[in-house]
Amino acid sequence: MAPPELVPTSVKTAPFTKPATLPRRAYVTFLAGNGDYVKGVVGLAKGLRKVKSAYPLVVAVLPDVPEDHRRILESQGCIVREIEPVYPPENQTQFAMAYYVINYSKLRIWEFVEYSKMIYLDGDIQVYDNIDHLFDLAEGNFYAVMDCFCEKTWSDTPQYKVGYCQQCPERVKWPTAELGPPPALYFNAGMFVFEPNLSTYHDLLRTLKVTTPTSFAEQDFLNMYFKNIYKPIPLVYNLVLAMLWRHPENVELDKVKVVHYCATGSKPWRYTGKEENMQRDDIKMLIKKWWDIYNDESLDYKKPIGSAVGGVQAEAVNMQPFIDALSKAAGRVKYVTAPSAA
Ligand SMILES: O=c1ccn([C@@H]2O[C@H](COP(=O)(O)OP(=O)(O)O[C@H]3O[C@H](CO)[C@H](O)[C@H](O)[C@H]3O)[C@@H](O)[C@H]2O)c(=O)[nH]1
Ligand SMILES: O[C@H]1[C@H](O)[C@@H](O)[C@H](O)[C@@H](O)[C@H]1O
Ligand SMILES: [Mn+2]
Repeated sequence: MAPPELVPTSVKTAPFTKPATLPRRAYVTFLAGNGDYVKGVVGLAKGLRKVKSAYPLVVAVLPDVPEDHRRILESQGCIVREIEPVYPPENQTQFAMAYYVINYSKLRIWEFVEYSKMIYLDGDIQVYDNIDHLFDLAEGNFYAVMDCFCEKTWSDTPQYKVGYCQQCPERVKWPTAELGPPPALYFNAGMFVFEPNLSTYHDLLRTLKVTTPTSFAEQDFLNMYFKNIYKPIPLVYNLVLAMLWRHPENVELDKVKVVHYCATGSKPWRYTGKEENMQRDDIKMLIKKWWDIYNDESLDYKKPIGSAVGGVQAEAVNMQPFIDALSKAAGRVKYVTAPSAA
């Protein structure tokens, strides 16, 4: 099924009237541990600045993110918000990657109700074009990009076993006779547009408690939970790298706005080029593009003068030179004191 056309709903404002408050919108990402994913988040903050996004980046951090990493993020203009971990029910499931278990904590972002709409982006995502218009999509839906089932990480699933992928449903048809109706459309949970909401948040956590974990952890869970309101958006909003070799006919690389470095060996800050497909020219080009942003000092956050944006206290201004100058002048100038009211 082709993804629907992206038609942002128009913002209806009367001529010459300004909205009383700014729309409560932000990007949000997730950070766990003291490892190197912090580099991904710094890269993302700089990427959003490069494309002149109008909205801040909130980083939902687990308690195990060290203080120095939080300071780095704040110095890059991020809003750091600590969240409590969320654990799935006990189970025997093997996740596709053992560390996926921490991703259930992502459910906490539904609690960020000071924002009416947010765009979630994984830390291994980079934004190469402005996507602020996605905030204007109609309310009441869950927007994300359809995933691909062709990589080995999917080898335990019926889709992979029969060779079926929703990206090319005609290539190998879903065997309805043996397996019943084809699976519902399935999104990659590295990028999605959602609306924080406390009743949804509590319901998500309640539902999780009675849901058996499966190999793609919270990604499977979110797919199940939001299946009735899921609306696919074009893959330019989350290019899962495997699409480049699995479905090249679906990709127009020069139109891609958001790249998700999720294929094995493709995290730019860990790239060695040794894993399968990592010597492709398009991959090497995308790795270089990520590093160009990460290393670009002109994209470092510059605090607006006199403000405390990004959770960072504005540095105290050194008043001593003014005090010194005033005391010198006081020796020469006569004070004009205000007449007493008495
Ligand atoms: O040590 C870690 C590991 C992960 N993360 C955070 O968790 C996110 C998800 O991890 P990966 O990006 O490595 O995972 P994948 O992209 O391979 O995984 C996909 O499947 C996962 C299933 O749990 C999630 O849904 C994830 O969002 C989706 O893109 C990272 O981007 C990062 O934001 C950390 O902060 N530290
Ligand atoms: O969560 C996974 C992960 O990102 C894998 O690297 C990729 O093969 C997927 O398709 C995705 O769903
Ligand atoms: Mn990812």
